[in-house]
Amino acid sequence: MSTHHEPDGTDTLLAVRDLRVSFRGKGRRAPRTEVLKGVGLGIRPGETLGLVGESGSGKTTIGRAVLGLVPVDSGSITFAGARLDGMKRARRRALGRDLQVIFQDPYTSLNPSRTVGDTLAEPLLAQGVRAKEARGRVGDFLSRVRLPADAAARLPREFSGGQRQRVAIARALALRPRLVVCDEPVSALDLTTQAAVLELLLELQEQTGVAYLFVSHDLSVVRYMSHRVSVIHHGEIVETGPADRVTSHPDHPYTRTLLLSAPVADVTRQRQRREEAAHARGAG
Ligand SMILES: Nc1ncnc2c1ncn2[C@@H]1O[C@H](COP(=O)(O)OP(=O)(O)OP(=O)(O)O)[C@@H](O)[C@H]1O
Repeated sequence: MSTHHEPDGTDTLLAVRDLRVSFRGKGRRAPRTEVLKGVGLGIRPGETLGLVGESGSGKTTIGRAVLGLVPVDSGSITFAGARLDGMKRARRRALGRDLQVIFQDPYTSLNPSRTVGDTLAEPLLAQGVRAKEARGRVGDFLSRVRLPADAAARLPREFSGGQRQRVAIARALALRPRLVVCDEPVSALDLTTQAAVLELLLELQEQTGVAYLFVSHDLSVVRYMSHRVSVIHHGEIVETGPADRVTSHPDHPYTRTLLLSAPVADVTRQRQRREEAAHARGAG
């Protein structure tokens, strides 16, 4: 299987083609701004596609468009062979079990007045799972995301940010989805907690074969998590390829800039990078 081309045909789980999205500016006469300018990407079953780009480049908008949360101007979004764009709400809800999301902020993504157990059981009950079985499955999810069994009886405010994100992950994976949009899932967490949550996502992918659209501004996180990486710049995908290649030998000048501006833990390496960046600017 070649990883150098966009997935196409039967082994594609998600195919986004020539996607255009624009937003109206503030004020009645304000012109519309095109935020996605013909974006294309594809994800195979079980694969992680990393989507990286600087703030405001349109990463979140792609995820939101896939989830049906923003209207699209043109282009197509096909998931498991069905066109999602323009799909009626009820049909989309039926598909919802196959397509889930983990947001950046674990403090706002959980209902503060519901126990963790209720939050996790809700999608199961909505799918017709019986209460007793739902309780059993909630206990199973909690142990898989390494939360104690008594977590079910507690409210979100009784947990740390990292623990809340584990709850959000358990909720997203409860219905055994085929694709999870992970929108900056670890950006709000400290470094140690980030590493543990990333490991958990990888482990769950190995166990379940779920695919991820992994959105992040952090190149090192994206490299670690992804099979392939797409780089977005001002609403356009400028480069897509295997994660190792794109993050070590990028083709596009913008990816090289992104790479040189990414902070690294090693200060010597960081200084070297800064010098390389200055040199590149001087040469360009
Ligand atoms: N609902 C909206 N209404 C108007 N403008 C929007 C809306 N959502 C996003 N935008 C604009 O679209 C552009 C892309 O935003 P988006 O959130 O997709 O970027 P991003 O790459 O995810 O950035 P960040 O890393 O900062 O989250 C930004 O200029 C943003 O202001």
